[in-house]
Formats: sequence, C-alpha cells, structure tokens
Amino acid sequence: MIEVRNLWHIYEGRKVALKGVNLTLGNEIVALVGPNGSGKTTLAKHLNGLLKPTKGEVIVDGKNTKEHSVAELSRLVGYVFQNPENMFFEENVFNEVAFGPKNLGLSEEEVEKRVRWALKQVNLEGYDERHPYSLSGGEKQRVAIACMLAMKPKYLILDEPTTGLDEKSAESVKRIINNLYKKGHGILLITHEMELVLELADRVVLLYSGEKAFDGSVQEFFELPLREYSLDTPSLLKISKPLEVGFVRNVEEFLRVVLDDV
Ligand SMILES: Nc1ncnc2c1ncn2[C@@H]1O[C@H](COP(=O)(O)OP(=O)(O)OP(=O)(O)O)[C@@H](O)[C@H]1O
Repeated sequence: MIEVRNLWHIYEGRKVALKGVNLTLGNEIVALVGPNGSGKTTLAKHLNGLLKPTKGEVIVDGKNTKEHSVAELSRLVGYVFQNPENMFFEENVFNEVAFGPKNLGLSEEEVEKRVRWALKQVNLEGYDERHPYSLSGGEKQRVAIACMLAMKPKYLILDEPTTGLDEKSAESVKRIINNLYKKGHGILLITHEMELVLELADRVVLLYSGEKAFDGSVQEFFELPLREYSLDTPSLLKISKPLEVGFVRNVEEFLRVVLDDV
C-alpha cells in the first residue's frame, strides 16, 4: 500500500504545487487527472522518492520516502515517463531493458532472465537486436514499460501511456496495463485522456490547483461538471446519456445494452 499523508510540495521559487494531499494506492488502477499544472507529475514523483515532501509524508509499503533513496524506492515503484523515447540511450532493445537490472547488481543469468520475461510481458519477444529509435511509437512505449518491469516493481506509474499512439498500439498498451493489474500490481495512470479513464480505471483522483478535488468511483467522477476542471466527457458517455442506457465503460458494453433493448 502507498499512503500519501497531508502532502505539501513547495518548489524553490516558492511555487506551492501540492497543498495537503491525502491518497492511498493498493492493488488497483487509479487514474490521476487534472488540468495542466494541477500537480499530477509533482505528486507522482513523490511516490518513488524523486521529490521529498516539504510537509507531510509518503509511505510505500511501510517505507517513509524521506528515509529511503530513489534507487531503493524505484525497486518498489516503477515510473514510465511521458515520451519515454527521450530516455533511451542503448544501441539495442535488449541492452536498454537490461540496464536497470544490471544496475541492481544481479548476475548475468538473472539479468537475461528478467529481460526475456519483461519483453514477453509486452509482446516484444524477438526485438532484442532492434535499435530503440527504429521502433514505432507503440513499440517504444512497450519497451519503456519492459524497462520498468525488469526491475520487478510492485507499483507502476504510467504518465500518458497512450498519448500519441495509433488505435492498435493504444489497445495493446491498454491490454498490458490490465494484465499487470490482474497480476497484482498497483497502477497510477496519469492521463488527460478521459476515454482511457472510463475504460481502465477503478478509481479516479482529481487534482485541481494542487488540491485533491475528488477521489472516488469512475461513475461518480463522470457525474462531475468536468468542464469546470478543463476536462472532457468521453464521446461514449455523450452518446449514451441521452439514450438512457446507463453507465457504460466501453463500446462493447454500450452495444450489448442497446441491442438488448431492441
Ligand atoms: N521544477 C519546478 N520548479 C518550480 N515550479 C514547478 C516545477 N515543476 C513544476 N512546477 C510548477 O508546479 C505546478 C504543478 O506542476 P506539475 O508538473 O506537477 O503539474 P501537472 O498536473 O503534471 O501538469 P501537466 O498536466 O501540464 O503535466 C505548476 O504550476 C508548475 O509550473
């Protein structure tokens, strides 16, 4: 369990980015949403100790982030940044994914085992020799997820994992996220894509001006006046509301309800 207790973050230059945020993350998919500048990235960076609280505390499976290094916390909390390709620096996929486990000081055999396992999780077996920059956007995103998985973290933070991907790649990344959740990972999904929230999340946390404005179910979230928070309503809900089909999470559910009524 990750527990964020009364977390304040004030950047140098005195920008108050988080104002007393409380949050828990267990084995669930929590969507972290909010307008630009509301504090999402700042909050996420606290979960693996990249930032330390100005006030309050963050406890990851009993470890207070103030008392543990980023290296230690990264074993527990993996973070896939937005536009991960900016972080690739090895000449092939195998070495890219092996980089983290090697740094943990694992044996060559264990490193290879982890790389093979991680690439399998994201359906990139056989991509070992490919140059990371030669891959498509979706494949790069999957390599970035594999890099993180190879560290075997319990919790995953994914920052805009499907933004900029074509539909097929986005579907594949969504499937991977769902599988990881089913395997027992806690997942924090930072996104501006409300379709993704509707389809994948168990719970939604809305930040507004550094404060938690909402923390609850996906259905309750989509009943909020989202425009006031500069957020959109997914097209599926715009269509389904006037048809009074109730709350549906994806096109298949929508069709099932609509066709049942015919
Ligand atoms: N290193 C920094 N120094 C000073 N202020 C910062 C720094 N990083 C972020 N901020 C400010 O803190 C506030 C929260 O920023 P943050 O990046 O956490 O928001 P966000 O919700 O992730 O935004 P976006 O959706 O645009 O990525 C913003 O006002 C931002 O300008």
